[in-house]
Amino acid sequence: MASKVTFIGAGNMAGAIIGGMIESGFAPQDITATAPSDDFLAPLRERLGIRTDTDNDAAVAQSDVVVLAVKPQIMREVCEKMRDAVQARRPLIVSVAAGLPAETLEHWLGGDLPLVRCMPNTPALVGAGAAGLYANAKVDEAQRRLATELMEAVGLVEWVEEEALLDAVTAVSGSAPAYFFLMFEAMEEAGVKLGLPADTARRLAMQTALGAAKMALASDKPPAELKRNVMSPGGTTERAISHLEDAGLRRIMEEAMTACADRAGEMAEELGKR
Ligand SMILES: NC(=O)c1ccc[n+]([C@@H]2O[C@H](COP(=O)([O-])OP(=O)(O)OC[C@H]3O[C@@H](n4cnc5c(N)ncnc54)[C@H](O)[C@@H]3O)[C@@H](O)[C@H]2O)c1
Ligand code: PRO
Repeated sequence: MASKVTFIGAGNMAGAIIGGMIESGFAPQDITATAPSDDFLAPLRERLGIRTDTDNDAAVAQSDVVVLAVKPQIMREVCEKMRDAVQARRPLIVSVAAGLPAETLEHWLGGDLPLVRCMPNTPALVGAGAAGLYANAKVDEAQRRLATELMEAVGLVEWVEEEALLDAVTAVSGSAPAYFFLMFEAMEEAGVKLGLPADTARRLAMQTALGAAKMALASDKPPAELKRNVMSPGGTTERAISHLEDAGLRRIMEEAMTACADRAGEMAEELGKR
């Protein structure tokens, strides 16, 4: 029998993962999403044909996997309220919340539970997500495979053996779609200043990012070599790349990603107190 998966929280991230799961063949009737109000749930139910519930305990009571997908700020309250239902059912718990440590989540849910912490990203919505996963010691091989299957339905899965590395995953992929969206904004604005219509600049920039990523993934050459292949000596790309290097793009990325990972650590301190 197929595993029954419940998403506690039906927002951006849950919607992205559920959309991808259905796209990749998961049966909608095996998926449940919860939220406090049906106003949130009705569009998902109508669009995707999944089950929905405004009662977390009732949904947990029928689940093999419970995905925690509410904001980290309300996670404690949500977990503590459904503790009895979770302990009665003992499903695999998968948390997608940034920052919150596995041990803390497990404690809020009553303890002694198999728990996978996952840091996904929103391109899961189009089947092109990237997620880092960490399992606590109570997760068995079958549950590891199940968590892999769930997240592979929406993209790439990389397991990390140390939980602290999920903060690095947050910096490299969890938050990173926003870095590229910022880049698209900047490229569009610069393209317009150079005379292109905004939508032309936007489409060209996005298609180029897609092409560059596809090409790099398909190639056995490192990005540095692919970059060199675009740079004719004394040409246009060399001038642009020199400018980016001189302006400190590498340092800026390192600082931004360190700030991102540090924030994940701070959130664990602020919100993860047991
Ligand atoms: N958005 C991202 O890019 C991203 C990426 C990786 C991880 N995450 C993590 O995913 C989680 C959800 O983020 P999001 O962006 O989807 O937030 P969101 O605000 O879009 O969704 C949260 C959902 O939780 C629901 N909710 C609130 N109280 C609830 C309750 N008591 N019971 C059930 N549901 C309840 C809300 O109705 C909403 O549907 C966060 O923990 C975040 O750290 C988000
Ligand atoms: N979005 C969430 C945040 O900004 C977690 C990673 C991506 O906190």
